[in-house]
Amino acid sequence: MIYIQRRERFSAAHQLYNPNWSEEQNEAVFGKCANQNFHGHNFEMIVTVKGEVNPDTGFVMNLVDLKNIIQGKVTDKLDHKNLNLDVDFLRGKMTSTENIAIEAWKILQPEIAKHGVELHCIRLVETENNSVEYYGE
Ligand SMILES: Nc1nc2c(c(=O)[nH]1)N=C([C@H](O)[C@H](O)COP(=O)(O)OP(=O)(O)OP(=O)(O)O)CN2
Repeated sequence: MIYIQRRERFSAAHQLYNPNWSEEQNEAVFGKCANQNFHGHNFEMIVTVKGEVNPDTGFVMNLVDLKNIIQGKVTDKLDHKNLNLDVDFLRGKMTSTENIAIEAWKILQPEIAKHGVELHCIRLVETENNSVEYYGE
């Protein structure tokens, strides 16, 4: 078993705000991230796929195919978007780094499986200091 990775980048705006809470509670929990006029991040999404090396190609999976899947199914839909307003697969969800990674997994896992390999991890970096890793459970 060997692991391969593809990094994609996207820039997006969002707001962390729970409409079921008071202004005070939102401010207490989310602080500046609750700003009603949104704020932005330059995200990095690192997708790790695992499998065996195909002796004919030397590849687990062609990284160009992986790039096209991630861009076409996920990051093109996030780049230069407002995550709270513009993205169908985030509608009604808190746009935390965790939830973005989980929703990306739901989309990417079946697409990657079509190539006879397995999605292992989605790492989503929101800031230099804040990131999440999701392994599908
Ligand atoms: N569990 C989570 N916590 C937080 C998330 C998140 O997605 N999941 N997101 C945020 C903010 O959107 C954002 O990350 C701002 O956080 P902040 O700590 O201010 O980010 P920086 O790394 O830029 O700040 P430093 O002071 O340099 O660490 C908050 N929490």
